[in-house]
Amino acid sequence: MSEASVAVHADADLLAQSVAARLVVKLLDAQAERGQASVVLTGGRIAAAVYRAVAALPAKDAVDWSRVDFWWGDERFLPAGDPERNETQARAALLDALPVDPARIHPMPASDAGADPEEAAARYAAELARAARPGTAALPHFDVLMLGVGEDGHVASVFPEHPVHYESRPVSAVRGSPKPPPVRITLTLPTINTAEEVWLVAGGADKANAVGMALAGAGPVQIPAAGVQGTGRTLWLLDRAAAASVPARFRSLR
Ligand SMILES: O=C(O)[C@H](O)[C@@H](O)[C@H](O)[C@H](O)COP(=O)(O)O
Repeated sequence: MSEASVAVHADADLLAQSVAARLVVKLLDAQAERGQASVVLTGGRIAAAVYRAVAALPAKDAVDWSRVDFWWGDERFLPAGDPERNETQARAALLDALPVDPARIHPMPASDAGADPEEAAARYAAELARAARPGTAALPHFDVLMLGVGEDGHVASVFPEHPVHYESRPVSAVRGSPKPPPVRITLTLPTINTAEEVWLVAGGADKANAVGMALAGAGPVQIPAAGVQGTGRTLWLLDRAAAASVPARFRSLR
């Protein structure tokens, strides 16, 4: 488990540009080391800005996108192609513009795929298990997993005080989400925490309280972002407004 580090950017636009550049370099490094790379995507406004920034970055062409696996940390349980799906957003902002291998894109099931949310979560867990390296846990290696942070401290679709905290399976259905839509699918915190690097990306003053509480050591049931730790690195990528309440011990990095 890794100690968190914090990087603060002047504004949300620079934050998105910086995360995009980091992502390209991280994928290049993973491909140099392992011949392939994997990234776990998320949803929300800052994620969309990062995807657009990657698509606009000339250095993205250095990545062999046909050897990148794309997974999702959470999904809104809506019909395929719905503009509110995190998959739809990522395809439109990034994946459609890249020479990806369609077999390496692993969206979470849509609500019209013939399964209820619980069965859809089980199907995604099975897809993860099929990609797991032999002899390891039932999950593939994730080089980098990106998360947005909600104003209430949620990450992926793990919300404060929600029963999803007590789910022992790697992927969970979520009903009664306080953020619309109410039905979702999410990786659980223990699954998220198997990633080598986890990046928590947050911009805007409305995130400052949750970010500050998470870094101050709040409990993960109250502030789910506080329960996130990559195996090699936990990186908080913030703009100045979101960083307003970061505890002093992280401020040397600002
Ligand atoms: O499906 C979703 O909505 C997300 O995966 C969610 O966890 C999101 O990342 C945060 O709510 C931050 O979203 P914003 O960047 O829009 O604030």
